[in-house]
Amino acid sequence: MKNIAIIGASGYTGAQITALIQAEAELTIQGLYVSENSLDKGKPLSDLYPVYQQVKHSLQPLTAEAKAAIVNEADAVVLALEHVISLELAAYFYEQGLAVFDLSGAYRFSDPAQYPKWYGFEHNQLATLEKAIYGLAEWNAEAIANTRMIAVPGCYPTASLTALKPLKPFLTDAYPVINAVSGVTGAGRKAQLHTSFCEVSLTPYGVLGHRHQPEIATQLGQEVIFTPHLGNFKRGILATITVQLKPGTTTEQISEAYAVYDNSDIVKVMHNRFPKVDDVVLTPNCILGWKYDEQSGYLVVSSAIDNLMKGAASQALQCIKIHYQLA
Ligand SMILES: NC(=O)C1=CN([C@@H]2O[C@H](COP(=O)(O)OP(=O)(O)OC[C@H]3O[C@@H](n4cnc5c(N)ncnc54)[C@H](OP(=O)(O)O)[C@@H]3O)[C@@H](O)[C@H]2O)C=CC1
Ligand SMILES: CC(=O)N[C@@H](CCC(=O)OP(=O)(O)O)C(=O)O
Repeated sequence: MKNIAIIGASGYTGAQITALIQAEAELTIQGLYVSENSLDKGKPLSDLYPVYQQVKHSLQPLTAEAKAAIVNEADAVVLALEHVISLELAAYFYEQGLAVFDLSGAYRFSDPAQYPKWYGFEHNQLATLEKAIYGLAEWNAEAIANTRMIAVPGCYPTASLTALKPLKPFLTDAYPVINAVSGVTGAGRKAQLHTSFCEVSLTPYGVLGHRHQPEIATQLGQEVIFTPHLGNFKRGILATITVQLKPGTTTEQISEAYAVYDNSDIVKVMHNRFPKVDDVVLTPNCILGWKYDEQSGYLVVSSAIDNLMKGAASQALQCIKIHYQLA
């Protein structure tokens, strides 16, 4: 039995992973935490989210005493926090000997020079950063099993990399072009004008400057063009990727490359059929659909995930299970 503390548990990803952990026979919840001055401290999580009524824990303020109790009682922490808050807390708990599953982007780049540009802070926890590995569950299982500091990937990178990594041997210098649409929960729970009901209308954002572009490029080992869009739905991401492959690449070779997911319970691959967001919402799954034109060498692949599940919470749970070798 592994005892897990969840920090940032009142947020969208924190509440989601709390519900997932609650349902696991071999995991227990050490506690659910919010900031010291949170308006939600003391409230049962199920008051905020009646849909998670099976969770009986209340939200506790993350005081110095609470941190000490986590270190004494928990095996691992899940951090579902803003990047800059995770930066400090991940290093603190890692140094205390706990396993850290960080949903933020604070440890996803191994190169500290990336953080001022993409996250607006200097990375000041270099010893912990050196230990961190990227928790793309289908591709990094060995590192996830052997490391206590796991940077769970971003939602768009999860959708994009799951589609693109099998194609790596066939890529040329031509940049894959990724157009992705996310539901509004991708922006988190706190009130912001651009995510309010009357403001949301399908539109691109972060054009040629979103922090997930370098995350995808680093993990793929190939530059990409990445354009996210905000859509007027709650959950889910659909990333549609267009890429020209090496001359002579055959449809059969691509089928063989995607066979890497044949034994996966989570990634499903379809040829000449395409997924819808609703096919994956509230599930841990990623559904890929691809079509290839041998003559032009162009391939189009769509990748659908639930941003709060495979894009965050259920991928973190995959990492926890791989790390602790749970079924
Ligand atoms: N939403 C998504 O689809 C995805 C999000 N992520 C990443 O996951 C992380 C969490 O995102 P999300 O769940 O959307 O965020 P939310 O804004 O919904 O939740 C943030 C949580 O952090 C808590 N919090 C804020 N400050 C502190 C603090 N100092 N100490 C303890 N708790 C604190 C908040 O509660 P309170 O303010 O009341 O204290 C709240 O529980 C982010 O880094 C995000 O980038 C990753 C993949 C997908
Ligand atoms: C719709 C929306 O706003 N989505 C978020 C991505 C959420 C996520 O996965 O991101 P990180 O963990 O990398 O922050 C954004 O574009 O910033």
